[in-house]
Amino acid sequence: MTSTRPVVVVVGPPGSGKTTVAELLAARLGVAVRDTDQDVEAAEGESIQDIFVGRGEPVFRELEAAAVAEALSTHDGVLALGGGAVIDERTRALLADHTVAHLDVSLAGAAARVGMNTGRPLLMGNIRGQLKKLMDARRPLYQQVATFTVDTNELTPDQVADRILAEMGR
Ligand SMILES: Nc1ncnc2c1ncn2[C@@H]1O[C@H](COP(=O)(O)OP(=O)(O)O)[C@@H](O)[C@H]1O
Ligand SMILES: O=C(O)C1=C[C@@H](OP(=O)(O)O)[C@@H](O)[C@H](O)C1
Ligand SMILES: [Mg+2]
Repeated sequence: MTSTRPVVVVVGPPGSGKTTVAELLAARLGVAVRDTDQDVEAAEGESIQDIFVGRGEPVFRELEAAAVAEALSTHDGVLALGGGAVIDERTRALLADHTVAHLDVSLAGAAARVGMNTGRPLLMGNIRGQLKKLMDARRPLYQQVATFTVDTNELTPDQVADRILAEMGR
């Protein structure tokens, strides 16, 4: 029996370009794109910001883990995860069975890309300090689930998509 699965799953820290690159990749491949952050917002009818503030991070993580599990088993295009999805052990176990592109970025690069965008509740206040903490804690987790890693620091989003396609042999 064959099951539906994403062509590729994109992981990495906030600002690594997952959402942007997943859209470009999907357009190139002529497949649909999905982003679990958007799935959670649509399912809850609430922004991620409001979920974090109103219900707290643990609730968001449960909603996120459910959205990831659902998308991994039903989506057959390109799938972008939120930066913290890999924290969940169940999600990491599911990813072992998939083609996973890890987008790497330096702390300075991620901080510059994220800018003052307040849509990411974990980065409110001290953006660079929070990003460093997240990136240090999660680096081994991204590496653990990655099929391959692309260093995005010197690349445009289009070039990142090119690299991913090359890694996939497409
Ligand atoms: N390779 C890149 N070079 C420069 N800017 C980028 C790159 N990838 C993404 N960006 C920009 O960085 C910001 C964050 O990108 P986004 O796709 O939302 O990242 P993520 O989903 O990983 O948090 C956006 O403004 C996007 O246009
Ligand atoms: O790193 C994180 O914990 C988060 C990253 C965000 O997604 P992006 O990585 O797409 O910004 C979003 O899921 C939420 O704000 C939490
Ligand atoms: Mg994103």
